[in-house]
Amino acid sequence: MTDSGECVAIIPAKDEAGRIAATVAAVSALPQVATVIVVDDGSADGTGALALAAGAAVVTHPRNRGKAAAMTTGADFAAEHGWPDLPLLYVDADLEQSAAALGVLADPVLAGDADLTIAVLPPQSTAGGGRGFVVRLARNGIRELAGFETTQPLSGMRCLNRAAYTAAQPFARGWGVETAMTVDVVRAGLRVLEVPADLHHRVTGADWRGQLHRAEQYRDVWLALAARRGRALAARVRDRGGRDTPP
Ligand SMILES: O=c1ccn([C@@H]2O[C@H](COP(=O)(O)OP(=O)(O)O[C@H]3O[C@H](CO)[C@@H](O)[C@H](O)[C@H]3O)[C@@H](O)[C@H]2O)c(=O)[nH]1
Ligand SMILES: O=C(O)[C@H](O)COP(=O)(O)O
Repeated sequence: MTDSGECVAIIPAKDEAGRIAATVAAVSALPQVATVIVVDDGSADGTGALALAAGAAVVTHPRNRGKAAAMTTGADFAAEHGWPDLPLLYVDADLEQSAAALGVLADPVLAGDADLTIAVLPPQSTAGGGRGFVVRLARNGIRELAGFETTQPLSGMRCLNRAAYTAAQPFARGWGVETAMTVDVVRAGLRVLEVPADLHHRVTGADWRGQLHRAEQYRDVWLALAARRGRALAARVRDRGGRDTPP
């Protein structure tokens, strides 16, 4: 760990033994990063030990709890270990050396020009196996609920200050976390910025595992949006009740 930077990097990781060391090394070398926390989300392949050997602080979920829970665990750990106020830089574990490009996400937040930045990735070297169903669901939902246009609504590489983090609490579960975070932060009146970043990750394929993964993503994004539609409706009803109540 180093202590010279200005944000805390949090890497949720499930069975990332092949990639975690390179990702931790690249993130640790970023001048904007004060410390790197890996949340081992119930891995069975030694991910946690490899992250520790690579110099990260490691928190472990004894059982798998999903990406959103790992993100919350990382933020809680940062707050409890001396970094309650620093912006958080969320990083997927599979970026390897390309994580060196993440500084562009931290800079606008550290400069006070954005409350939440979201990485927009270039075309990846391997073609993905999806048809855009999950991406469209998330993009349309964010537009409907927050009036905000996104290029890559599912992108998990994000930097956010503590005001944006608070606005996004509690995180939506599982794979709904990014979509819900964008909606919640925009609706709180905070500034969200998509930033191109030269990142390369493991692309989800077209085999049955990939399609099962997409089905889970679709379910979680749908549930996150449904919960926010419910909240928006309740707020409208409350507002109307307030207006109709005589002084
Ligand atoms: O139960 C899990 C599953 C995954 N991860 C980690 O979460 C990150 C993202 O997982 P990955 O399988 O690489 O996700 P993708 O299929 O690439 O999902 C895309 O879409 C997701 C939202 O659906 C975002 O969270 C991702 O950042 C984005 O890359 C990785 O570090 C994983 O190790 C966990 O911590 N817990
Ligand atoms: O591969 C992807 O980009 C995600 O798994 C989302 O899949 P989609 O193509 O169904 O939106």
